[in-house]
Amino acid sequence: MAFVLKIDRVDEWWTRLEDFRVSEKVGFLVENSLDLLPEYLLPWEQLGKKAAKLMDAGELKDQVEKLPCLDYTHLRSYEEYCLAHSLLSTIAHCYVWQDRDKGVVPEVLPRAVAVPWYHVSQYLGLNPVYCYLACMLANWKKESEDSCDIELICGAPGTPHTDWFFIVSIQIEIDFGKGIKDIIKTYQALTTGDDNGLIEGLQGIADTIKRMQQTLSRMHEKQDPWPFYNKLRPFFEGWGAQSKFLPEGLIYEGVSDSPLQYLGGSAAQSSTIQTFDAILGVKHTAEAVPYLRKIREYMPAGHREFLNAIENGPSLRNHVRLSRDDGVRKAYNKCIQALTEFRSYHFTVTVKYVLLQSYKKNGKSSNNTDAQGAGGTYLVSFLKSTRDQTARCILGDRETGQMKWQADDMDLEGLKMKESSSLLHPGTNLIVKSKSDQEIFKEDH
Ligand code: HEM
Repeated sequence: MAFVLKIDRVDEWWTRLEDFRVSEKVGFLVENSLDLLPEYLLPWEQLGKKAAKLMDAGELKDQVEKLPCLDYTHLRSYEEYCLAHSLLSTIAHCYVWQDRDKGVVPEVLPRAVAVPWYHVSQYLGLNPVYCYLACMLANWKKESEDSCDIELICGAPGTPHTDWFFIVSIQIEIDFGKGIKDIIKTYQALTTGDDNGLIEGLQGIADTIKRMQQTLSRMHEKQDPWPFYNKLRPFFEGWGAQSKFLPEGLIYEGVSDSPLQYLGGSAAQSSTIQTFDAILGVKHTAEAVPYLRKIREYMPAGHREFLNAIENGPSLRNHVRLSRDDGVRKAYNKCIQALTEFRSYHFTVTVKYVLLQSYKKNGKSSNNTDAQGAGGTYLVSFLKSTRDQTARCILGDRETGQMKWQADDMDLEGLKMKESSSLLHPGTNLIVKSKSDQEIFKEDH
């Protein structure tokens, strides 16, 4: 049984959010996430919750070998499927990567994990691999609705030194959720021709993106780059052509006799930023689009359909272009500015947590695949291109045709991004200014 959308008409998608599994309170997060499975499936729950610690102690593989083959149809609700996905994904990745440092990586995933993981993933419309739903969307709980403390259900390797990455990412999803009402307001106003409502909605969207960036900046408070890069990132890795250890893929025993290939987990699989792209009509380059499309296969089916529905619904950008109201254009441009700035800031975070760590560990070698990003993207050129394509969406003045940033946003100075941020190592200027990673590496040698 797979997750089936109840929706047949998507013209007014903003009136049907729950059909897409989008919550008006917490956005793409699983609203009533669970941390308990039905008693019959207790072995998954017990092993999943301690898998990271067992992996660190080198004891997880033995436990997996002893795991009974359980029937996934005992799962009763969407929320239980999400929790099961999170637990089985954690168990599977800990199993595959436990002895990676010794160069020992299994080519076959045992049936007791492979079969239910595959079916649970099918139900959710996901690939059976550790993805953003497993680590973030379904992996959180709060004491109460008002509580600020986010707890993780399933810790990952490096816990507690890597937990902050999850907490910040989940908080960014919560920030997005708080802005859902403005997205609804924007589209209601768009379809009723209410320009004042449209300006208010767009202002709310811009504020949401700024709030998300503010939260992203908190990554530096408690997330040390070393455990992020050396413990978490290897654990996120998938299998297939981009993999050093499993280039052929992984055999899922009881599912397929030939190896299956999947990308690893990445916060790029968050639907939040692609939602803003779809709403604002941001178009990416021919080089970036295949990856951005591909990672939709790693989003739950409802969220993927949600992005399709926005893209096939009324065009906000066309409406703004034709609008005679300068306030509408200004409000739209503020959203573009905020999204450009988010991407610009995210880029500096990536330099600190990935590129510089990679250089420390491997040197600036041209074979440095770590600098490619989790999905094998050429990290620098890719992230620069998504940012630059966003910046290009600024709409010019109707009268003069001139493009300009809003004067009241003093933190954004023209198209100059904060590339000189103190987060950047002096040597990274070269990286930032270059056209592609490969060119940088060639120049360096
Ligand atoms: C330590 C924190 C982070 C690091 C080191 C990081 C790193 C990266 C890297 C290397 C990529 C390239 C593509 C890939 O590897 O999949 C990427 C893409 C991306 N990341 Fe992050 N990321 C971080 C946090 C986040 C968070 C919290 C979000 C939440 C929204 C996010 C959203 C994205 C998006 C949407 C992309 C796709 C590119 C785009 O649309 O501009 N990242 N990130």
